[in-house]
Amino acid sequence: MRMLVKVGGAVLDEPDARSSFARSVAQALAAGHELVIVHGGGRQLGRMCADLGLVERRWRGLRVTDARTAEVALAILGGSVNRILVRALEVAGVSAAGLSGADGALFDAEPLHSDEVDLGYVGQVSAVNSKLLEHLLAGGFVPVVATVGPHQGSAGGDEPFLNVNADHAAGALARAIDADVLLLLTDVPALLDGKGQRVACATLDRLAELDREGTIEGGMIPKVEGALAALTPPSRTLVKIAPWAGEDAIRGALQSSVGTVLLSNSEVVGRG
Ligand SMILES: Nc1ncnc2c1ncn2[C@@H]1O[C@H](COP(=O)(O)OP(=O)(O)O)[C@@H](O)[C@H]1O
Ligand SMILES: CC(=O)N[C@@H](CCC(=O)OP(=O)(O)O)C(=O)O
Repeated sequence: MRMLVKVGGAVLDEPDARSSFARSVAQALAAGHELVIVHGGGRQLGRMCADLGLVERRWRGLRVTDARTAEVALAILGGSVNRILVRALEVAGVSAAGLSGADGALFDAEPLHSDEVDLGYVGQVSAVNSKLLEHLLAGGFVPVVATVGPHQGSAGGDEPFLNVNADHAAGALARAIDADVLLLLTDVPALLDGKGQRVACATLDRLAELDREGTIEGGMIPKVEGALAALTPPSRTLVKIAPWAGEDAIRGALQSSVGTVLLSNSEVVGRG
């Protein structure tokens, strides 16, 4: 099975959790799955920005990114967070290769606009070229993707890289590589409804309903938006929002009893 696994910065910030994640990847490979990893790093980026005196501002879960923050995002997400994760994977016996949007022209980004705030250098994936990913997968490497991407409109290549939310990028990449499963590992047991109960399974309609009710907030917003990008028909990808659960995270998430399964309506009709 071809799987895209997105892991957030909070998990990667703890050395023990990072090693457990790396072992869960090794376990999934041993079970015969093909994996692409997309990582976040919001916590690490936030820490560095605070050290530099840059004030954090969020809009619907997205970091408002000025030019200086975009520079720091490139260094932290594309640099330290990515390399440290690749190293942890290698230690766990996984051959891994770190990439940003620029590597092999993996993805271009375009500025994401909001009517309410100027998001600055926040991007969304505008084009994917999966050639290098496919080469790496065929060669037995796990691609590890940092979600900083070249600005599509930058003719001379000298505009700052755009800061793409990792959940958004995971959705776009899952679609581009036609993943069987998009796994969004996070720090909550699942998508929760207005009463704090786990939503075991949701269709696009149910997601729209939860959104209208204002149940989806903060960091869950880009996750659901990333899921929608992967699910919008025609798509055969199954999306699962599942809890970070140590070494068993990936195996556990593939079992239907944890997390939230998200399906496009047509799939539900197909299964009915
Ligand atoms: N309806 C919801 N269900 C679950 N979590 C939600 C919901 N609405 C908002 N959240 C928040 O979203 C957070 C997950 O987003 P985030 O912390 O950015 O995750 P990650 O670091 O894995 O990308 C949860 O910790 C929770 O506080
Ligand atoms: C635009 C935007 O919000 N970018 C994110 C990119 C990192 C990320 O998504 O990290 P987590 O998955 O750990 O939250 C940020 O700057 O925090």
